[in-house]
Amino acid sequence: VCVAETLPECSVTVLAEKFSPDTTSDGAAGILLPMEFPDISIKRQHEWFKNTFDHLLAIAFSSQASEAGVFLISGYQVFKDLPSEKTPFWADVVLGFRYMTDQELKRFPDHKFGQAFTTLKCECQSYLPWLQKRLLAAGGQVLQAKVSDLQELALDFNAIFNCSGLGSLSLLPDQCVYPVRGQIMHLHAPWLKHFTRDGDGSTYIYPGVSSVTAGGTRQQGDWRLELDNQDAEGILERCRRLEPSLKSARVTGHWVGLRPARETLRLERDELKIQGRVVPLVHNYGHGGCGVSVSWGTALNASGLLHAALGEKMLHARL
Ligand SMILES: Cc1cc2nc3c(=O)[nH]c(=O)nc-3n(C[C@H](O)[C@H](O)[C@H](O)COP(=O)(O)OP(=O)(O)OC[C@H]3O[C@@H](n4cnc5c(N)ncnc54)[C@H](O)[C@@H]3O)c2cc1C
Ligand SMILES: O=C([O-])CC(=O)C(=O)O
Repeated sequence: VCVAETLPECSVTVLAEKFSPDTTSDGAAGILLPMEFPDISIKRQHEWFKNTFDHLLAIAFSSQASEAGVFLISGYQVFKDLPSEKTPFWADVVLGFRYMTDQELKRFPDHKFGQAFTTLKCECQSYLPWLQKRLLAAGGQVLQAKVSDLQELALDFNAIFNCSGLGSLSLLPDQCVYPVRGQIMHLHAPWLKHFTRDGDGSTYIYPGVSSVTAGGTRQQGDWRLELDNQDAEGILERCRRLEPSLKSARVTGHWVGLRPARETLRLERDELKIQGRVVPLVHNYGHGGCGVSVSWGTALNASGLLHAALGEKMLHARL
């Protein structure tokens, strides 16, 4: 969508083995909260998050908000131990960031420190079909297929974006890519409006449009997509400790997804050479546990890289 809208001279085909509702993104809690990637400047990560937040905030404030599944949500992130940085790099992007007061912290006896802020929730089961409509409206098309050879693909296209997430492990192949298994459950608890997240990333409660997402697990290198009952019990127990009112919440579903993790996110220009042609290839994968949070920002960055590559190509053609 980003390419189709920002580089209208390009005709865009989205080629994927799986589409919504069968992707990892579909099951994500969809909270906008970035993690920190090593070896990437904070300035660049701040820009990715800010561009995503501002883009989605405009959607949340528009008449499209309900169909797109994007809305504001306020809540707490609480810490058992003082974090190394009490004010994270994204504090000025979310709305109304502040430290929790002693009065607010009182209900979390295991926690010493907390942050209160308003962020966005982007429910991908609504957002992805809405994005697909936006793509078609911008003249793009979608095609269901598994790509096994980028070189072969380059025969049919003038430029390629590789956004294959965990698929890059076999497609490139990139051995730095690995799964981080995440299990969550959906609860019926319509009285909850505020989110709560443990700063260690182990436990979170995110109220949504039709259910509350309760998580989670972060199992590195674990490829199991089956539900693990022990994990489910652990999630419920930890969430109830944070939010005792969940004792009376009904469990309405479970979901397991594999975060496409990497030592660090890969967003860079590459190229393929085929039959005397140079085909720009832009990698944009390895978003781990924050692919929704930096989705639009990384897409804008990737589109910019393609724009630069096409500009250089035109210059060469003229010389
Ligand atoms: C439990 C859980 C909770 C999460 N919560 C959040 C959250 O609250 N906020 C947040 O920001 N992030 C969250 N995430 C992380 C987020 O889901 C991921 O970062 C994001 O989904 C990654 O998006 P992606 O497009 O890179 O990968 P995917 O959604 O996995 O999409 C990859 C696409 O590439 C296609 N593909 C791969 N290989 C090939 C191939 N060879 N040929 C053709 N197509 C191919 C796939 O079919 C798919 O369409 C969560 C993840 C989990 C598991
Ligand atoms: O950690 C969170 O708050 C939600 C999330 O992004 C994940 O589970 O990957």
